Amino acid sequence: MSPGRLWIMIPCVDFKMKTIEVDGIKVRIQIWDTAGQERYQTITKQYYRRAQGIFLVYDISSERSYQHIMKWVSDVDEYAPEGVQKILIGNKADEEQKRQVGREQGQQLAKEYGMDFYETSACTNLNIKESFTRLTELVLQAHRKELDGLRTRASHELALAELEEEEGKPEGPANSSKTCWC
Ligand SMILES: Nc1nc2c(ncn2[C@@H]2O[C@H](COP(=O)(O)OP(=O)(O)OP(=O)(O)O)[C@@H](O)[C@H]2O)c(=O)[nH]1
Repeated sequence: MSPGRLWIMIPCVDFKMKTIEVDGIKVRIQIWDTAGQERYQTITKQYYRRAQGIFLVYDISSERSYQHIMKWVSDVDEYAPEGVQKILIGNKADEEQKRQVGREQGQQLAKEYGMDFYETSACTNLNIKESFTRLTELVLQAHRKELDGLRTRASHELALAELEEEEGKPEGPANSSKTCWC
């Protein structure tokens, strides 16, 4: 632990940062993995507020976790900002022999809520990169206007800085008749 820093450990929230490339743009994303248990709800709901994209994850080997998705969706609608992007995930796709939720059930639920859907596996890496890239794309699309505004402002500021640098340069002998070294 580095001195001078206060670390607050929150047992029900895991945090990671990752950089991924979408359409040639490097995007640094913050990932907050909140616990599913009921007893942590008061804390975990606080994290919905600043989310731009949310994965709603169930376990394909647990019908119960699939049934829970409806509750997650209503919580997200209540606590997350308007326009938050959502993707439905059926995880543990490697556990085919234990499957309790059909792929079509996942697709159907995602369709009802207007979400994209992926079956993933954290064990085999199935669709992990794809689903993260897709959610990032959706968030970027939703924030396109802001992003375009930022880009325009940045290029204006760059042009201005170049102009100021140009104007601030001491005039060389070639472009000044006042300079005399003799
Ligand atoms: N076979 C398989 N096991 C997985 C997969 N993803 C997670 N697990 C296992 O499932 C268990 C629970 O994983 P967690 O990541 O703690 O699940 P969680 O949903 O974050 O759990 P909570 O934080 O309690 O909500 C662990 O033993 C993992 O190793 C997967 O894709 N396939």
